[in-house]
Amino acid sequence: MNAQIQHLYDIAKKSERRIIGLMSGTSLDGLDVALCRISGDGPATAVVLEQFTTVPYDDEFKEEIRTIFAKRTIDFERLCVLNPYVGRLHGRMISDCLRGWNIEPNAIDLIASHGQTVYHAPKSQHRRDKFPNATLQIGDGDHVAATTGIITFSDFRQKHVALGGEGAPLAVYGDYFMFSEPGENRILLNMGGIANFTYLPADGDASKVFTTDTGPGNTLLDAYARRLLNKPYDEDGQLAASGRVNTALLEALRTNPFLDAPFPKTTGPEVFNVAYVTDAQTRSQTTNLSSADLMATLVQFSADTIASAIQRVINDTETHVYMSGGGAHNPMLTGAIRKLLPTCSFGQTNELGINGDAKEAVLFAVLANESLAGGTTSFGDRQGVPTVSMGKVSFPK
Ligand SMILES: Nc1ncnc2c1ncn2[C@@H]1O[C@H](COP(=O)(O)OP(=O)(O)OP(=O)(O)O)[C@@H](O)[C@H]1O
Ligand SMILES: CC(=O)N[C@H]1[C@@H]2OC[C@@H](O2)[C@@H](O)[C@@H]1O[C@H](C)C(=O)O
Repeated sequence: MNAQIQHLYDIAKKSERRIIGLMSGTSLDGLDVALCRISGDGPATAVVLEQFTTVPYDDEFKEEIRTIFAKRTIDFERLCVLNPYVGRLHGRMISDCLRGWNIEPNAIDLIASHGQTVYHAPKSQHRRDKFPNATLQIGDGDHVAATTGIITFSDFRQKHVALGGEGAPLAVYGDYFMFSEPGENRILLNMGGIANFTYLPADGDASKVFTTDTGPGNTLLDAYARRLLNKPYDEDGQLAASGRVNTALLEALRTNPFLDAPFPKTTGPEVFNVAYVTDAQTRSQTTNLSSADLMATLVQFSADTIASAIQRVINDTETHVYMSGGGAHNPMLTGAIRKLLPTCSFGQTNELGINGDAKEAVLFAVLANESLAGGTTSFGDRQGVPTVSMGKVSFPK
């Protein structure tokens, strides 16, 4: 037997594994690195988050990615060279983290690498009958494994697509395994560039567990913070707080087939971007809105789409919403959502033992753990939640 297969087999038999989960999201702020100690599998999964950090991307790298990110037309050579480059960069970032934490690479069992989404095209968006749902993440796992010397699972979304899903949201698996609580209806709401949520019913029935994207989280806010403030984001919603919501623009922003489509559904900055806002401004004759009013309206747009999607699922039943992702730090956004969901109580995933900024990176560690040591939990035949083992294996040599 190949010694590396034997090594993987030995890891699979362990009662506890140390897995580094990685997430690099649509906000392009940096690489989230979560070192997890995981035991069990499925609903018996137990996670201790030993270390967490976000390694920031420098401006040059962000600009490189932006030249190909969520764009229909790109320089193909740049995509080709960025694929290994991102893998090596992420590998080096992990090695630096391990040095900083004083942990030897051989003390880590696995890396679970999401990579960088560069294009997301579910069928509802590309509308080409003969093609399936599609999504593309770069940062090849072989390069992560070779750079770190650690076995790496990567490219998790393709299996989800192969079994009929849209490749996202995958959060449902980790949310159900880690955060289901008998007796409490829960919504796990993550507000990154794009917002999504998982519904966990009080009776713990996996076949009722539900997940969907809702539309923009911070992606439009960040795009306009870069344009209007020359900053990566509107810190604590300060600019938005000084403006007033423009109802004509809000109405125009709400007019989009994605927002009316049934659940589950997914989207990305391919749809919700500056061109989307510019078009809505033209249609609503609000092109000369002040920066503050524009930002206030965009915050309300995110809040409205998030709250109305949650309302469609919970239907005014008492529900506890646990927020995570960068948007949970924006008081304008969270305040607007709270107002729109009067039957909900609100908290942060931190209260459930997992730092909300780390949640998505932890998710990929849980998915790798499941592929190696679990993979048996059935979610029934609900669309969007196939029962799967996800990720491809890369050995260091
Ligand atoms: N103090 C703050 N005030 C306002 N916004 C904030 C604050 N802190 C973080 N954010 C927002 O959170 C964003 C980062 O969020 P996060 O890291 O969850 O996104 P992501 O993981 O890249 O996205 P996705 O989940 O869509 O892939 C920032 O770009 C910013 O918009
Ligand atoms: C294609 C893709 O990368 N989608 C991301 C993105 O960021 C948030 C939202 O859109 C979500 O659907 C997904 O990520 C999380 C981790 C998920 O799959 O649950």
